Amino acid sequence: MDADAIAEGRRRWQARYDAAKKRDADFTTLSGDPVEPAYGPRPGDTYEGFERIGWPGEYPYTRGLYPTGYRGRTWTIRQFAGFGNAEQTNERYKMILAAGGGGLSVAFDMPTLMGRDSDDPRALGEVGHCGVAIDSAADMEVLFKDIPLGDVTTSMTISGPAVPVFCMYLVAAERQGVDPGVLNGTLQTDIFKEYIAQKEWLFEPEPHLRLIGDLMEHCARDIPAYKPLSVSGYHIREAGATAAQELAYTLADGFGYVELGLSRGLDVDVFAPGLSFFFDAHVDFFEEIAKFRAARRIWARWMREEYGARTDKAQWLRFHTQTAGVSLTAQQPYNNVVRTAVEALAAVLGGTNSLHTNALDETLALPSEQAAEIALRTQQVLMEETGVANVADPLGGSWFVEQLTDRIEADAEKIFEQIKERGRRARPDGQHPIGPITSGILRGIEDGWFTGEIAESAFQYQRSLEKGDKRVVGVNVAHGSVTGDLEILRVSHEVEREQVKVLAARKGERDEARVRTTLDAMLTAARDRSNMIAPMLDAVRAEATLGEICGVLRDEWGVYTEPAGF
Ligand SMILES: CC(C)(COP(=O)(O)OP(=O)(O)OC[C@H]1O[C@@H](n2cnc3c(N)ncnc32)[C@H](O)[C@@H]1OP(=O)(O)O)[C@@H](O)C(=O)NCCC(=O)NCCSC(=O)CCC(=O)O
Repeated sequence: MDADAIAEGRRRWQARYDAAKKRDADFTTLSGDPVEPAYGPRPGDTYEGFERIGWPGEYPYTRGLYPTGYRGRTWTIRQFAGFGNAEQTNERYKMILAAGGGGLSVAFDMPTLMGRDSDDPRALGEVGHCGVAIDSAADMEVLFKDIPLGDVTTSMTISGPAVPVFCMYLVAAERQGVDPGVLNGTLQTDIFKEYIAQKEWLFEPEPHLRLIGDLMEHCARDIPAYKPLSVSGYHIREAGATAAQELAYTLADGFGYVELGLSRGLDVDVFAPGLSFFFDAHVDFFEEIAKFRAARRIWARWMREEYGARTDKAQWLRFHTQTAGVSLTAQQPYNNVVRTAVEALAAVLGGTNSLHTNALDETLALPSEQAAEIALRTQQVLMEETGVANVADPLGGSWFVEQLTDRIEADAEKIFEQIKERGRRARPDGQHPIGPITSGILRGIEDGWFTGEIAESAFQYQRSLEKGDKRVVGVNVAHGSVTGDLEILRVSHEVEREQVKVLAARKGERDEARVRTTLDAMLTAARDRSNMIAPMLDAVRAEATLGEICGVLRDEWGVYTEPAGF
């Protein structure tokens, strides 16, 4: 790009920056020197390919979504939390909000994630262990007791039974007297990544995608600020994928949901802002920053060129980041604070919109209150002390970071081509029921291609670790330590007994006939292929449990079985 065009871009960005609202904060260095809100080539310099980098807040958004960067608003500190019963987790949420957490993020226990009630024999020993146990709308009410749902953005990490859990959240809002239409938050919902990596699926892909289509339709129409999908690379990466695989599989999944919305006749400019993303911040600092920058650029281009999105918001890739759980070590666990800080810094320099920092003890158990506080304070140290929120995309123009960004983007494009090719093989007639990328994803799930690719990357990494080419402090280098054992959080089995008792009491109090009628109406909607949200909401209002709702659908749709791969 020639110097005049660069200068013109700078003027355009500066005008937008000047017009935008900024935080009331000090934007100078620690020594008191002023810094610009964003930097670019020096006046008079040319820069080949600058249109791919650009200015913050401009297409293709490589440098962030806003002309102000974090001067307009800092990222959301959103700590993922949940354990025991709804009452205990409600206490932890109040602690997080009082300590400066900017939003909530619900972690559910394994039975809930699998759509089972706490009294299901398969739930034995798991209730309240890796998150909070939620059986019905009454639990959801307790979970958010004294937390006004209309004022706090809430993320719920659940995919298999996302839709019934979402209905419980809506009913909890109704019972607080909050109009569900004003709710703002995020539901994970991403079922592709369950088949690809995390493996907490319930049904076959086809009916499940239909249910997700119902949710997208409902939110686009009735809850405009709510984001019904958080397309997740985190679990793909944690399963062993490389940075480029994480990026490409996740964005491809995102394209799949865009195709789903379009196949339902929805307007891309209306529903696309409801798609958000969730990435891992691993420990390779620069590679991660490049990944985040490439993610925004690829998404914007595909949304504009492939899917016809016209508005900024429909082209924006907004994402939450969690630091890498797999990078934490049980050995010398205090070192995990350092790893997490470096990973969090990469997420911030990559322009994350929302961030969870892991606690130092998370490789051993759910975080203790003390470890959870250090994790949250880590974000505050970055935000308040280091000056990183003063300048948008401070690494833009770095030869290394720009070239890494280009390389990861090129690698991702190659993977998209492989996915498309699978779609062409799956549908040689060119008839794609949802869309070409979706056909490729479904074929890749069916024939175990994604899991095989991820397993191969995990294997390569493990080999290099065992050969000592890759090093991890306290694991294969620097073993000596004076650190003793940590006090870890243990969830008592009493929680399970208590939860089962409470569930039995609630079942005893409800109107059984109403439960049956509403569940039957939901089943009829499933058979008629009509939108299932309204009848599911009615069942939830009648206190039908998660296990009952998912049970009806399991009986109707069948459960998914993974193809065996060797
Ligand atoms: C979009 C995100 C990513 C973030 O939403 P947030 O509300 O926090 O932030 P946001 O949308 O970026 O910002 C809030 C509002 O401020 C505006 N805003 C932001 N920055 C601005 C700026 N500089 N200038 C002007 N406006 C700005 C935004 O446009 C938005 O307004 P408008 O709304 O008006 O536009 C959302 O989807 C989210 O919260 N995701 C979290 C997902 C999560 O927690 N997942 C946990 C998974 S945990 C998991 O899976 C566990 C893994 C494991 O351990 O097993």
